[in-house]
Amino acid sequence: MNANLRNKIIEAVAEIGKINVSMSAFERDLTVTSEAWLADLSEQIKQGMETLDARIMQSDLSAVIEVLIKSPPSPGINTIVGNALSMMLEMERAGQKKSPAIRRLLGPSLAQEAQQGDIRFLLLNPGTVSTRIAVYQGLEQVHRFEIHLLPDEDDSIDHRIKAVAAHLDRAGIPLGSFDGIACQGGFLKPIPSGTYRVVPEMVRDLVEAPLRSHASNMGIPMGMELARMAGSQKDLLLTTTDPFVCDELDLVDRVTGFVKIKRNGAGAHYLSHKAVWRIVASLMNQAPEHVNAVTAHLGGGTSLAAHRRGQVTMLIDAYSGLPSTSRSGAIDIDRVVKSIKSKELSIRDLEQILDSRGGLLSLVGTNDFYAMIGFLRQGATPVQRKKIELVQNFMARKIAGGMLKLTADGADVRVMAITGGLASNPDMMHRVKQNIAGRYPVVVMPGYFEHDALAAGQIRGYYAPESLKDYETERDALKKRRHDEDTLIDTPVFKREIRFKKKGAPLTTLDDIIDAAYLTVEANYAPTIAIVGASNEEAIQAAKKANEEGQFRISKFVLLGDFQEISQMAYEYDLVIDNDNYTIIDTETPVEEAVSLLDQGKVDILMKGSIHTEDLLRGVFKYLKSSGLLQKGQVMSHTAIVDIPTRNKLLAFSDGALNTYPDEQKRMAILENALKVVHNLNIKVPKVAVISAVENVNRSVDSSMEAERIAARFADRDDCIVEGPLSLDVAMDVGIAEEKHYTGRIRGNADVLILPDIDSGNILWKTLTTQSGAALAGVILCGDMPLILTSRGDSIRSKLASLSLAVKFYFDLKNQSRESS
Ligand SMILES: Nc1ncnc2c1ncn2[C@@H]1O[C@H](COP(=O)(O)OP(=O)(O)O)[C@@H](O)[C@H]1O
Ligand SMILES: CCCC(=O)OP(=O)(O)O
Repeated sequence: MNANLRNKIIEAVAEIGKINVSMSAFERDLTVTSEAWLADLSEQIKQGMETLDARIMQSDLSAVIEVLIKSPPSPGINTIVGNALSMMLEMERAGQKKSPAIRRLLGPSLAQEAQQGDIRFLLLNPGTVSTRIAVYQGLEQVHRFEIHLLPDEDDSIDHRIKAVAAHLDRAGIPLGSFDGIACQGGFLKPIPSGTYRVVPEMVRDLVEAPLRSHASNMGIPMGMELARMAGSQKDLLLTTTDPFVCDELDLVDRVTGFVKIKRNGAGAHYLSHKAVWRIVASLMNQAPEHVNAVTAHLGGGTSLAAHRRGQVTMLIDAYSGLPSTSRSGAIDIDRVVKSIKSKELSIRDLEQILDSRGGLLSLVGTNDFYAMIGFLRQGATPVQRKKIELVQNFMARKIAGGMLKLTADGADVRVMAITGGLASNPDMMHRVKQNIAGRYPVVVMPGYFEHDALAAGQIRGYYAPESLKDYETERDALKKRRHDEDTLIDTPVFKREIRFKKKGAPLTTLDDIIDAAYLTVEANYAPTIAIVGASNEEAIQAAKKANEEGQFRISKFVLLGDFQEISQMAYEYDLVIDNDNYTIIDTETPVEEAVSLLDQGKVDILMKGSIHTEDLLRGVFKYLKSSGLLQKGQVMSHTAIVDIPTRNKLLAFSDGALNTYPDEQKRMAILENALKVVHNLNIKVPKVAVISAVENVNRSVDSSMEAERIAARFADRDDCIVEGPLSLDVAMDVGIAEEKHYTGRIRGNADVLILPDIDSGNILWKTLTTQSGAALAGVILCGDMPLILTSRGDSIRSKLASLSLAVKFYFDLKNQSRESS
């Protein structure tokens, strides 16, 4: 490097170093002095405003803020700005001027108009155990009351309306004296933020299909009814502002790591977030739209919002976000899945933990933060103190972490603000601020601004009705926008996701079977399946899925039966008869036609459609017999493969569909068929449990004796482990097998269950699919030939998996016989 240039750089770096050292010394001094000044101010506020020249102090604070927010941000400056803004707000709230927050929300000219005018309105805010009401005259709250429900009182909208009407009557406030009602909005359909005129469509959305159940859903119906009760005297203006369902998220924040789950903005305390952001911007003397901010609402529920260019573009919602007083917030999902699988948790437990039994309640046994602090001061043992300390640090770190996460878009965030009940606790706020470490100014705004915001919305609507938004228009426009975004998120990039498994690795889910069939078809050719009696909606749906838009092909299809009926059904299900992927053959004798096509090699596999199972099996049986394809001792049987959510591998069982009360000989043939199917799933030495009611041979239980004999007949085989008798729990549950001291090799880990008869097989089938969320694929083996049979109750995924199972089986057998010849 040129020596001159190098020296210049060294000199410049030394200068910067000097500036940094003097800046940080200056900043340290400034921070210490300003903290002393703010502490002094705070003390004076506590002692009463009369000892303080509020006007002078406020203008000093404003001047400090104005200079510092223009300075290059640094931890010291950020700390001072945050503290000074908090102090300014505290002074205003303690000052003589009425309703400072409403004034800031309305802006000076509208606030003045309202102060001089005579608007009088009611505010309604229904909560879980009470209805909070307030009466405003101009800007001022002239009456407020919380109407509590008694513990055994019925909680209905009607009841609450009567209670409000009775209270107003007692207080001598006639309904007819109001110009309007400001209602808490509740879980309407998603809409952009703003103040809306209340319309009947809102009641429909709240009552017919609310996004969530929440006490606030009663606000609008209550307001409408109270307005109707007052209606004979005058028309009231009904408004709602920034309900929990405002949705302004940017597209990036809508995406999750799983394509089917998309986020939206619903589920946060928007009334609070928007109000706090506007108030802070106004304290900074800036237009809110120019102030990028992060706000935290820390009340009973907790939510965090990122404000960018006037919209909440990123969000941590109240349900799957941070831990709060009684909600767990997001928990590591793999731990949750493990807990569900190990039965430590049920889905219902999880719902409760997410909604009402998690968070502080789960960690310390109360959802009252205040009570926890009280207990810390008196009553807690040293170890309990340590635990409470830990929980406080945990909550503080989560809150700060969440707030910092909402700066991850790289925007120029000017300020952070914290509000809600928890913001009233200085120690907690100190902990949160320590974690934020001066990266941003943090304004603490204890208590709630929701009523101020609802009131400001009503006042604005009254004096500037053109500012009121139309619910249906905004709702429908947002729905359309979200739909277009969803289409983008859903756009396929690779034609279909294929998870390549190592060759020969066991298939452990139904999706593995579908993928394996696809790969087999790619490596060979698309086989042709004949649907016998194709005017059948299950079969048509499965056929459509197996050749989805020509993107993911498992098979071609020949549809046998009445042309008219099949084409009608194909039309209904958008199945295009292109005479390549799908061809119709018009026939009155579909079974004979199918068998003939099979014989001529024009189709490869048969699938049952609308004809009776016995008719198809009879025809196939006759054909296989006459063509020598069914050897002596071979039987037709059904093998089901189930994907059970709580298991980490597939389970096969037989026969729950075809053989009613098979004798011992037949059951051994059934077992052989099941073995063929599971070997085809790359399970090299499957563990086969011959099921009975007991795991020991019992002379009064026939199936136990038969199971012992069957197991003995397979004892020498090295391609399977067959044991019997086994009860279902010993075959399926490792813990129970241990508990019952079962000494065999299966011990709760069976791959195949051979059931005594069709009743037990079918009961197992229906129990698994209806009660455990299991999905099932099935195949009938006729000798070595697979036959597809799906049932009406099967899901589309099940149908596709059944079809895939048969196709994979077909090719594997074909390739095996080619290799051996
Ligand atoms: N001054 C305070 N100090 C500590 N905790 C408080 C204080 N005020 C409220 N809290 C706590 O904040 C949490 C939220 O309470 P609250 O604001 O009443 O809930 P909600 O949002 O349901 O109205 C509660 O756990 C409460 O104990
Ligand atoms: C979307 C917020 C719903 C909620 O958390 O309400 P609370 O704070 O009233 O529990």
